This record gives sequence, C-alpha cells and structure tokens, in this order.
Amino acid sequence: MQTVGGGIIADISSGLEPVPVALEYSSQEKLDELQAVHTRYIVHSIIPGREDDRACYYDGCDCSSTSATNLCLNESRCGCIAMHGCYYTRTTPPLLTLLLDLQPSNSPTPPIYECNSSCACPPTCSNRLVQHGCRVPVRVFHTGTARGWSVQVMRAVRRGEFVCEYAGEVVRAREIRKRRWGEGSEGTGTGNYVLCLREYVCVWLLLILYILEPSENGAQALRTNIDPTTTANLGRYINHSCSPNLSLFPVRVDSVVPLVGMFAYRDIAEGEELGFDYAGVIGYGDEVAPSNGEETENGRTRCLCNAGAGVCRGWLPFDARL
Ligand SMILES: C[S@@+](CC[C@H](N)C(=O)[O-])C[C@H]1O[C@@H](n2cnc3c(N)ncnc32)[C@H](O)[C@@H]1O
Repeated sequence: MQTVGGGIIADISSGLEPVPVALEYSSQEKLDELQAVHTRYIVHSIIPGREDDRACYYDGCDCSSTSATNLCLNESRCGCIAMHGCYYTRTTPPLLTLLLDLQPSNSPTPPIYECNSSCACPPTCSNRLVQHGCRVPVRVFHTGTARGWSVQVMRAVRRGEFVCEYAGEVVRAREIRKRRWGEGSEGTGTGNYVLCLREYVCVWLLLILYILEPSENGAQALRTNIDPTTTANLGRYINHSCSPNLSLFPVRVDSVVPLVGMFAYRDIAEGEELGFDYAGVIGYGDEVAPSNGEETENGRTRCLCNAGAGVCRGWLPFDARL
C-alpha cells in the first residue's frame, strides 16, 4: 500500500478548546484511519439524545462581581463553597491540592462541585476550571509502537493543574456491552476506550466504612460509563501508565452526571507524555480498559508504559465485567 506523507493539524478541536490540540501524523493513511473512528470532537461528555437538555440541577451562589476571580473561594461568602467545599487554590493557575494529598491511597475523595450556570459569579471565577476545557497546549502523535497514539504536553505543568477532561458519550453498561460485543456474537469493537467511573455513595458513614474496608462489598457505587470511541476530546488518546502523571476526579457543574477531570498528579516537564492508571490505583474510581486483542495473553494486553522494571505491572488493567 502506498504511503502518502504526513503532516500536522494545528488544532483538532477546531477552536472548541481554549488551547490548541495539535495532531501530528506520519501518513495520510494513519490520519484517515483515525478520523474514520474519532468522528466528532467534543469538549465535555454528552448524554446521547439529551444534548439539548441544558437545565442546571444545582442552586447557584450570589457572588456577583464583574472582575474578581477569587471571590468564590471564600467560604464565608460563597454558597457553593460553603455547601460543597473548596478544592482549588487562589493561585494562578488554580491548583487542586487537597485531594491529591489524599493519594495514592485508592480511597474515595469527595466530589468537586464547580460554580455553575445558576451562579452570579463571572466566568473568570476560580471555582470554574473543568467547565472551560483543556488548559494545557498538547500534541497528539503516534508512538510508532503498539501503544498507538499518545499525548504530550507542550509546556511544563504544575502538580495540581487541571489538564483536560476525559470526555465521551455517557452510556449505560448494557449499551457498552452492545457496542463492544454486538447484539449477537459479532462485536462492533468499541474496544478499550471505555472509562468506568465508580463513586461510592456520598453518605459520610458509608464513605468512612469504605475507607476502613476498601472493597466494593457493602458500598454502593454510582457508576458512570464514558465511551470516547467516536465522540471524544483528546482524553481518548491518553495511554495507561503504571507510574502516572495524571489523576482523575469526578467534577460536577450543572448536572448530577459527573465530568471526569484529569489533573497533574506531579509536576510534568514540557514534552512529557501524559498517562493515567487505567486501574484507578491513583484516582477516585476504577478506570478500566478491556483488552483490544493486540499482543494479548489470556485476554490481557502487555503494558508498554515506560515506568520501568519493578514499577510496571506488566499488563494493562482488564475488567472482564465490561
Ligand atoms: C484509551 S486508548 C489510548 C489511545 C490509544 N493509544 C490509541 O492509539 O488510540 C487505550 C488503548 O491504547 C493502548 N495502550 C494504552 N496504554 C498502553 C500501554 N501502557 N501499553 C500498551 N498499550 C497501551 C491499548 O491498545 C489500549 O487498549
């Protein structure tokens, strides 16, 4: 097959993200292959068939000021912060610190609630981060290995900075199974992109029980499945790492359905590849990536992360339930 030359797309989000999401491809074939699957760029997760439902589920705060950015991080004044807590700092850029300090423990952390469309505060409010989209310029590129496409940052990132969302279609488990395996024996191969976020019921007693006994037994899990196979942001290109530099948190804005925010778990150097732990070892829930059948052994895919011997667990996390 003839290979035509590669190139760079300056911004695959076509201006939807506040920063460019560049994509470098080695051949037109590779690009065509990719674009045949990832057909639509979105900034935030969507619920298929309910995209027009923009109702805000939460009360808003009354913090009105045209210019102040840190107004809402003051608990005594802001209704949102008083009700849900303050998770971002007053710095520029705002950082997530408290929750990162709880990790790596695989214990549940409280969900983050940002100011929403019922709030009086301006878009510049520091309690509005994930809702504005990707914060860090990135480049999507092909690794030339079985890891496939990957994402690197084009500037240094500080621990706690919001990087981007893991955005896709929010669908039920039944629909995931249908997409993955098909109605009968034939699968359509939605594959290994589905992220399953499990949040343990936020009744403090249950939360404490869960921390004492970190298993699903007895704890009720709120499950959100995100399928970014065809409709997604750049999150779908981020690979698994056994030594991740990203950590995932559920973030709510207008809807009870959480967005999944990816924050820097440690300082990230310019040019470094992004990675998160698909098993959710560092993170709030269980992120899973069933094998896509490449280089597999007993249904598992060999891990090609660069964490090194003794750190790399050898195989990609696999959840047979999906
Ligand atoms: C969410 S996608 C990540 C983007 C993907 N690399 C691509 O080309 O579209 C997950 C898939 O990427 C590959 N992958 C991700 N991390 C990997 C790793 N550490 N080692 C080997 N393959 C990996 C596997 O095929 C996995 O099923």
